[in-house]
Amino acid sequence: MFTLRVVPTEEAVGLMLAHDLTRIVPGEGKGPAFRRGHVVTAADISLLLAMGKEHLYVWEPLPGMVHEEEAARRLAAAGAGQGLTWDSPAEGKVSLRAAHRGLLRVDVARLEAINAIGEITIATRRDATLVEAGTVVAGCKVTPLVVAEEQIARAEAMGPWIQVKPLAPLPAGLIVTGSEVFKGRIPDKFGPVVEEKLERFGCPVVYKAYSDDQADRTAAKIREALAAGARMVLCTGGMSVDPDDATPGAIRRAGAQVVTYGVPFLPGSMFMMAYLEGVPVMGLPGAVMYEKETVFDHVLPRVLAGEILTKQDFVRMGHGGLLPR
Ligand SMILES: Nc1nc2c(c(=O)[nH]1)N[C@H]1C(S)=C(S)[C@@H](COP(=O)(O)OP(=O)(O)OC[C@H]3O[C@@H](n4cnc5c(N)ncnc54)[C@H](O)[C@@H]3O)O[C@H]1N2
Ligand code: MOO
Repeated sequence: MFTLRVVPTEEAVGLMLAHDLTRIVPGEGKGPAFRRGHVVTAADISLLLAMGKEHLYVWEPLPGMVHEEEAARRLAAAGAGQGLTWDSPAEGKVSLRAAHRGLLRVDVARLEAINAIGEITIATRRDATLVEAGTVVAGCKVTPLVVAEEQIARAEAMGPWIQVKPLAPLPAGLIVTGSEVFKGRIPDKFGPVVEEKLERFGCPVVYKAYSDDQADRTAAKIREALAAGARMVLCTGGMSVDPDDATPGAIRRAGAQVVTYGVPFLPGSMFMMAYLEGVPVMGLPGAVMYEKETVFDHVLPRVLAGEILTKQDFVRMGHGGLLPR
């Protein structure tokens, strides 16, 4: 599978050392500066020359074959869209990392097509999730020590299959509904939860209002939020089936186009997504106040990544949409 070859050191970048190379510095020490199997990089050349190595024995895969490290590197480089960096190979694997906080998007169909090629294995984090800077989001590997170059070329030809989209904060409008809060019977516990989540994403609240369970009043406040410069409107409560649950009707009455009312996701299934003059308007059910993580935490990063969500996006959330408790 490999052949032994002598190459000038300056031409050895990317090739694999066939044996350990010893460095001796009087008074300092003696030991292997490079190990068998090390793939020579451009940064190694000056040290190799200083060690007196003008020629090297390298192992080279037979024509048409690629070493596991080179294969993993090529898979990572070809697969990475925007917002990614990659590590040096370790144990034959190359990890892709988020270059910044953002929304991870995986082209699942492409990923599956590549993993079906044969000896390529790529594992990723879940599509459409929030990732922090530096998070490992994918690992690329091939199974044998040397793999047919044709398999790698096929994967490369499919193009990028992963990206981390940057998030841009949006000025938000917040409308807290419910007669119990509007009439001062209980303190508002929902508004602060949403404000805290928005703050984490750097979204200023440019409009905040309370409404009772009158759809007309809530609808008017949604329009006021837009007029005040909100580029995302969040309405809390009143999302389920009681006679006083008027928020979905209010969002419609404001003139918004409803993408979905109800999402196959728990908690938060009574969520509504709508757009009014291009501005996302969301109806947040009671669970968003109560539960640590809900559908809202999965929709907000997508909105801030600039995605316009469709019914199909919500339909896809069912698989994996039951959060562990
Ligand atoms: N028979 C059914 N029961 C329930 C359904 C259903 O479809 N059929 N849906 C369930 C789901 S899912 C949720 S979530 C909850 C609540 O949904 P709502 O969005 O309608 O919540 P509300 O009725 O407005 O309030 C519920 C509860 O929370 C208190 N609340 C609401 N807003 C505030 C606030 N700003 N500050 C403090 N407390 C607030 C409110 O007083 C109620 O006690 O319904 C399930 N049930
Ligand atoms: O809409 Mo409820 O739990 O499914 O939040």
